[in-house]
Amino acid sequence: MPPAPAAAAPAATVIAVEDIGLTFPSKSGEATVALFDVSCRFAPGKVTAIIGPSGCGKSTLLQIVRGFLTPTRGKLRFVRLGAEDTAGAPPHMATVWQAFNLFPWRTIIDNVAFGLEVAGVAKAERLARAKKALAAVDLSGFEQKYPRQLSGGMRQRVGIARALVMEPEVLLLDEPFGALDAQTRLVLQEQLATLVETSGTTAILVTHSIEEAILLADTILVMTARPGRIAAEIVNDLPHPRSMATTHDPGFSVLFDRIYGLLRQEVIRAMATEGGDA
Ligand SMILES: Nc1ncnc2c1ncn2[C@@H]1O[C@H](COP(=O)(O)OP(=O)(O)OP(=O)(O)O)[C@@H](O)[C@H]1O
Repeated sequence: MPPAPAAAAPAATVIAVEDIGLTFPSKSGEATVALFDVSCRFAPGKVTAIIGPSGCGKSTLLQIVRGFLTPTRGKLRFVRLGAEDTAGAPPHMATVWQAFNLFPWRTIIDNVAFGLEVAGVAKAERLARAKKALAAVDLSGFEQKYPRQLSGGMRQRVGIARALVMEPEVLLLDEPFGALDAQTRLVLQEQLATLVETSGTTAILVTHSIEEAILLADTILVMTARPGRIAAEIVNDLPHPRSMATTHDPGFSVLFDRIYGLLRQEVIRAMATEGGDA
């Protein structure tokens, strides 16, 4: 993929998650403690991956950061970096979901331009920006097609373009490639690695894939089984640009083994809990 259309303005907001807990109430049966005492920081201009067993609260954490869920305890703070760090407003965010969620009746360019339309951007400008965003994900020439005419991988690239067109300071990616076949996923992981590297956007990626986390992230947060806590924060210093060739770097295996070691015990714990619930 060529570089992102318009590199986001230098992101300078740290997202600080402080002792956050979230319990989902239940009318019948037990409430679900999804997150417990979670503290972490998402650094500007960096990619942070969140990895953990199924049901450990990864998406819940992402939705708290996005402002869609309110924690039952703890605080979410946005710290503007400057001469003196100050509390700031939430940065501008956009999300790429696992489900493509495209409007089937709209052309690809109109799907990408939708958010700009809602924001009241004039037609000529929104179409120009959508065209650029589509070029950034290698989909020039597909502007007038409809979602049904595109493969799954292409539709997910439309999903990424739809987020990029908003020029977010922070890009949230919730299992963006979870619904794709293994080969398409590999190619898109590599392309997304290039895209985030060249755009300098802050990104938070929820994933089940250790490989994807290492390929894309500067920091990897490994979560425990539910109730989710941060088991480890791992700094990934592998050189950029990263591609599938990075998987042959000896440092890759070291990181992979460390993350897998942490995850394995948590996945076993999660499976035992699920078994107990059944
Ligand atoms: N709206 C809700 N109401 C009640 N419980 C919920 C709700 N949303 C999530 N949960 C529960 O909270 C826990 C954490 O869910 P969450 O989706 O954040 O986990 P996850 O780590 O993203 O899972 P997965 O990897 O399977 O997508 C799970 O036990 C889930 O069933």
